Amino acid sequence: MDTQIQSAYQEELSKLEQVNAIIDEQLEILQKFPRYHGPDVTEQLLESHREVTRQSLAIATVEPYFGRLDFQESGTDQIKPLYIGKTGVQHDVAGEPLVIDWRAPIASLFYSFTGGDDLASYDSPEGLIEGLVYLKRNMVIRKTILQRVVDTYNRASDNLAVTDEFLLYRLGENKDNRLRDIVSTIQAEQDQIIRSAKNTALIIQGVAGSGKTTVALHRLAFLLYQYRENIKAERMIIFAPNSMFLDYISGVLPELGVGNIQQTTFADWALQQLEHEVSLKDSTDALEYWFAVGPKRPQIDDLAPGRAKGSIQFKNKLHAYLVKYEEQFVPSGNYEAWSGCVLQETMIRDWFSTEYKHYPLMKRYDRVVARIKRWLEMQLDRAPSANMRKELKKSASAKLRAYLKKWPVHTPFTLYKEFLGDAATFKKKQVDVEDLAPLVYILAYFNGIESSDKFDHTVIDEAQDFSPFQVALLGQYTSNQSFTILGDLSQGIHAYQGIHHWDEFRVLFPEEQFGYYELTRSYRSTMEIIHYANAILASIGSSTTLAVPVFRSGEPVKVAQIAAVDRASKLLQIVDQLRTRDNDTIAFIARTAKECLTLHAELSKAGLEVSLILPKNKQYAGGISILPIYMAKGLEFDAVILMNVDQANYEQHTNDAKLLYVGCTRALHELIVIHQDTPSPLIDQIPRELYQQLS
Ligand SMILES: Nc1ncnc2c1ncn2[C@@H]1O[C@H](COP(=O)(O)OP(=O)(O)OP(=O)(O)O)[C@@H](O)[C@H]1O
Repeated sequence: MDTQIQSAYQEELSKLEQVNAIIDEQLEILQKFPRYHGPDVTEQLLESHREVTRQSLAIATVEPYFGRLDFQESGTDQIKPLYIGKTGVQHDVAGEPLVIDWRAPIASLFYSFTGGDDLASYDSPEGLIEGLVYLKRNMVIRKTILQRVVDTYNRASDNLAVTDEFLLYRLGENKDNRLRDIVSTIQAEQDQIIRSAKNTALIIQGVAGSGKTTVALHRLAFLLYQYRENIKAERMIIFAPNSMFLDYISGVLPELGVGNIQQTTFADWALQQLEHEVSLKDSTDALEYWFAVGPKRPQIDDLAPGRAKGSIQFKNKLHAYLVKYEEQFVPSGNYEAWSGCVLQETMIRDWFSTEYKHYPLMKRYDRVVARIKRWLEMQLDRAPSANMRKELKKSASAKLRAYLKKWPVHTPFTLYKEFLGDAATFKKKQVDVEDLAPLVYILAYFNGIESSDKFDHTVIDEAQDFSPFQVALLGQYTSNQSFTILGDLSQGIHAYQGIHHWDEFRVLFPEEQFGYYELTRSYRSTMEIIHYANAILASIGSSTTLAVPVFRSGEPVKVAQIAAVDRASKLLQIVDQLRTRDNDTIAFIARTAKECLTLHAELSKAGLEVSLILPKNKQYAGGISILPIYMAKGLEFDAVILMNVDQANYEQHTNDAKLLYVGCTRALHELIVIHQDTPSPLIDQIPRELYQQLS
């Protein structure tokens, strides 16, 4: 260790001891403080404040901070060392913050500063603050032990360039079965997104591994910090493609000290709104249908049900139908309670269309019926005798029942069926996923959406697979267009339902409340893997921006032909080699679920402990997995073995290229591509220098 590094390490070591001692002391005092459960509101508030501090300190005891920035604000002569951590810690005595929360305005300097002599600045509530950065230091602290100190900028030294050394160190680490927070290495382009104002709909187009999911989760943590008076975690929601993906990302928010955010899939959310009036057809069948190969390959165009029913044209058609339905809602004819006692249709219509106009349809209906009943009571009160009243009431009630029967009675499902007419082919109220947005739309039209039911912020992950109708619907359920919508068109493998261009969503939002960002740097995979994956996209003349890898080099991509006979033993050898190079999570990715089942049987028989991941799975356990490519989206593994990359499986076809691209970019450190017979043309044309052929 050279002396400069050594003295930096010593300096930080003693600082850490100091900070740890203060945190321990504060936590001990708070832990001893009796919990308040009584009725006094002020005491309750104080207790909830203490609880928040307790939780923050508990996070800080493990890793109090990860960075230090020495900053001299212009106009002052003091260079202040600022320590930045996952949560802020106040110094009880000095009144100065001991550790600054990474979300605080001043902490943004740590992320936005990219070196150089010039003044740095950040936005504070008081306006723009400028000054000079003297030192930017990254630290790794694990369980209160200082493990690593890396200076990425030091004004006093000759080398003024900020290097990626610390980032590369982080990226080179192995992954377990959970996505992690990135607070210590958020990059400037990611930070800009994370700190975007609340009331904007952000669309983030990011190449595979650019940190979209991670950034969206950090944005939630930022919004909760920045707008803590106005928004609540319980009223924020994340939509993700499947339950297993939700399980995979479930660690990040607690690591950031954020709990209680709703996390769901669009289908689960919609079914819950509909109070399970309908159920969903088994998605396994649909997925196998859309991802079938050979003669069973489906025709995918704008007439595919997902595209058609997900379009804004379809929504407009449904809307027009609902408007008409509402116009014709009041039945023709008067209500005659008894001979000569008539409530005119015009009066009923007037109540419905004018007086209760501001209510949603079903509430108007309820109000009008209540009004008719009140009218009837008033008429009955005029009856000359109690007996007469009783008589009249009997017949009036029967007539009222008959009259009310003339009013339409529909649930969202029954009306939707009528709307579709002959095109409705539902068995046992089982619907496809593309029917859910129209059904919830009808429900919202019927009942309206209470403002208390609206989300403060909505995140849509893998949004390229959402339809414009789904996003427009969620727009109705989200206050102030506060959205983070993220995805990658190059990974749009569900072409039968997803979008082809972000403009399909853009038009749904007012221009002034809309923001579009592109992330092109890929942090997940090594350069070798990214170059190989990019070559697949290039072969189909993809117009999307290709991923730029960070400069992290690893093993070459390997391609091997393995015949069906003796396949298991060869694959076992590959797994062994991968393990000797410290790859912990390894995935076999195949094209269809059927292939996965066969492979699982073969490998299990050969003694390999391997878990099969199919659409119904809710958890991802790590270790060695086998999964179809469409389930692999959003996940990552230390090493990926792409199976059966044969001509028959992956043709020279945009959708197949996207599938392969998704498969390749799941790998962090190593990628092995296997074919049985003739290789897919998509990999066959890749320049030889981009991979190594295994014999
Ligand atoms: N600034 C960063 N510092 C360290 N690691 C990062 C950074 N940004 C992203 N990563 C890592 O890169 C990987 C990919 O991140 P993430 O899954 O969020 O990307 P994504 O864009 O959603 O990917 P995909 O579209 O392929 O699903 C993760 O392992 C994440 O921790």
